[in-house]
Amino acid sequence: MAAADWGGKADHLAGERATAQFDVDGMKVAWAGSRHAVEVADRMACLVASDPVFRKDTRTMLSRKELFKDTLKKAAHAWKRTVELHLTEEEANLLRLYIDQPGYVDLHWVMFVPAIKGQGTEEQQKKWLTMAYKFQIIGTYAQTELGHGSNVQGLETTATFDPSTDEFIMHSPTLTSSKWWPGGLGKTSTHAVVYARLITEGKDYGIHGFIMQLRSLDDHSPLPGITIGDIGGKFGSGAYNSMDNGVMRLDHVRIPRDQMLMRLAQVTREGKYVHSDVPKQLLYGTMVYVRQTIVADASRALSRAVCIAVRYGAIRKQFGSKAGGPETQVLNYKTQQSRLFPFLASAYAFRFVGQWLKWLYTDVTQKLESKDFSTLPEAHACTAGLKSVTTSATADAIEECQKLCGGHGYLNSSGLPELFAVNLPACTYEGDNVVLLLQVARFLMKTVSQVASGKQPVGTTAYMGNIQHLMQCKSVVNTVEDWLNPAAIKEVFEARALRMAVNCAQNISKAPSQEEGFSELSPDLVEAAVAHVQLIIVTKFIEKLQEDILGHGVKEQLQKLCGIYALHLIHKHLGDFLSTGCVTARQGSLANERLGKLYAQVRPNAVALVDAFDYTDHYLGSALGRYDGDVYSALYKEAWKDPLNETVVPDGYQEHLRPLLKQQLKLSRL
Ligand SMILES: CC/C=C\C/C=C\C/C=C\C/C=C/C(=O)SCCNC(=O)CCNC(=O)[C@H](O)C(C)(C)COP(=O)(O)OP(=O)(O)OC[C@H]1O[C@@H](n2cnc3c(N)ncnc32)[C@H](O)[C@@H]1OP(=O)(O)O
Ligand SMILES: Cc1cc2nc3c(=O)[nH]c(=O)nc-3n(C[C@H](O)[C@H](O)[C@H](O)COP(=O)(O)OP(=O)(O)OC[C@H]3O[C@@H](n4cnc5c(N)ncnc54)[C@H](O)[C@@H]3O)c2cc1C
Repeated sequence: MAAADWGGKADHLAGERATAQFDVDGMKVAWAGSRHAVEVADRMACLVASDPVFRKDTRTMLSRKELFKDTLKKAAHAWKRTVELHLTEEEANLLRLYIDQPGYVDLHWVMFVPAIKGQGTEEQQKKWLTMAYKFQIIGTYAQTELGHGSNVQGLETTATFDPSTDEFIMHSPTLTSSKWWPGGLGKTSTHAVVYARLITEGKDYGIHGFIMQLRSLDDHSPLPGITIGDIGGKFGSGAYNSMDNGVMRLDHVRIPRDQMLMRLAQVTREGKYVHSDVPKQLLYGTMVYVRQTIVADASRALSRAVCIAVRYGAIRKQFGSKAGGPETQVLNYKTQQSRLFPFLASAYAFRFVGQWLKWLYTDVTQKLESKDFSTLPEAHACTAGLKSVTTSATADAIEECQKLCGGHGYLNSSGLPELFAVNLPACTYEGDNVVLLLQVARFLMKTVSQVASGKQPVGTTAYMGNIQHLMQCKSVVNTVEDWLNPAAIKEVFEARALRMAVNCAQNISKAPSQEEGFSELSPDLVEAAVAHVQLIIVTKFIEKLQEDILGHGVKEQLQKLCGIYALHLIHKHLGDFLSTGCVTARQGSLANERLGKLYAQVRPNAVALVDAFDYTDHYLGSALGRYDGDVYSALYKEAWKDPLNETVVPDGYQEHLRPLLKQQLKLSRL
């Protein structure tokens, strides 16, 4: 599909594509998940790429106001096309994704609608979702406040029930209780699910969700008692500045009682608080849902950066042979490969674990519907942990890809600065990554203590049940080739994760209290959580390889990438593996040697492996990552689009530059 977008011009990367040892089309299917997924993604990507309204090549040059208006235009046009073309939900989601411009619609579909679905009664869903699905109302998710984000139980906004009028009074009692950050709140949303402390009969029942109308549906002005605005410019040009993240203060705003989301708990007409027989953590269900989708976002963002860096690395040449021969493609430098190929492998690893997590989430949701809540803690730990590890790795990798592209990677036209700026906050939103890893650690400590009392763990912690073996085993690896064995790889990851968790548990037990121990050991706990999550990713990659994978050479390439993913982690975290006695220094060296061989094997396939992501030039948005590799023409062309180049002599010359030059000239003549 990218070839269609490319229109048959010279392919500067043809030589690279000719060396591929696998069927790229088959790899596209493995990446996308199915033939159907490839086809629908292609159609939607091309629809966006061919529509002039969705152009984004000058986005980083727009002022905030222009960018915001452009986002409104794109969102309205996308909705028009969705209706005109009768797009399915799957198609409409992909259309939004390929438009590639964060905006209020993201919050509407990804958080507002799911919050009502998860926490609203059937009646509430019928009323509000009917309007939301038709865009008669636009919603956001207003949880975070100026004073508290991570600590949800510390939120200060109040919802006080007034039985005399059968209403809740929504109020921001302090400056720090101002809602702060919700996307789309600043200028667009007409409604929000607002999280507030429920107070009835004089008692504070903690945080609950309420549907509030914020703006008039006639003229969009804020309703009485509501002060609302945008929180200001954010990191980078273009990027997340298309989103109107907002601030809101409420001054005793009244809403009907039936606008409290009442699936998990209710307030009766008389003001009695009644809690359903479901765990109170279901209030956090929307966050679990979104964290799961963020893992897929991370793999996509990472794969875009890698695609740009690999294609550019194959075009960019520096230095030649001593005899004055042709210059070397920078991708051939071993240092480039050792920095870049682990990201290529990680993109695939995150993609597959994201597909698995989607399955897990669906499975847990079905269980919840039949009142089986047993898998909720694991779903929370998996979504929190994977969201954290994949977004942190992705943000770091995008930054490194900029460096891998040298100076040109620093240009907006490389696409990398904006990609970085848009994806960096994923380390913070939907839960700060360290805070989320501490949640995983808490889950692990509980599991270790259950294992100690003889309970058999299940799911992603099942390996902990093999404690006798994993606490004392020694890796069987004796040669470089032994590191090709998935069982050997899995064993060392399991042993490392378990030993780190058990070490933490033992050290916590020596502290005066569990709480003090947890706090004191929190840096170690975070590392133990990372080890557990990396084990999940490695395991899911290995399991993927056991599936039927069609296409010549596809499985073989994935085996190499799986090896790179696992072995680069052993190399990077060798301290963990050595200190827990899972591998010896010699085995660590063998892993590194194996890694070098795998990089060499991947090199001829590198461009084809990023082609398999199937991104249009429009979506990639990069002069360096173009499908045809015509990098220098593209950079040259992009430069002239800059507003500074609208005039040959710059604005300000007469006012500032000319007097300065003249003055200096005069002085030099004295
Ligand atoms: C480019 C864009 C494209 C697409 C759009 C994608 C996304 C949209 C982009 C941005 C939107 C961003 C939106 C937001 O950021 S919304 C705000 C999100 N806020 C957070 O995530 C806050 C993070 N904090 C928390 O989640 C919790 O409060 C925290 C877990 C940290 C607090 O835990 P704590 O233990 O202190 O408190 P309790 O609340 O008492 O928990 C006790 C108990 O409950 C368990 N628990 C916690 N969370 C969950 C959960 N989600 N599910 C299930 N169980 C949960 C916790 O482990 C404890 O269990 P136990 O140990 O058994 O007692
Ligand atoms: C781009 C963007 C979009 C957002 N969109 C929304 C939205 O639509 N709706 C919404 O409600 N919110 C939104 N948010 C808010 C977001 O959810 C919060 O910023 C996030 O949950 C982190 O909370 P915080 O900002 O309070 O960070 P803090 O909790 O103040 O974190 C500050 C530092 O303290 C550390 N820390 C905090 N607690 C602990 C602890 N217990 N142990 C160790 N370290 C700790 C953190 O690791 C971090 O380094 C958005 C944020 C961003 C950046």
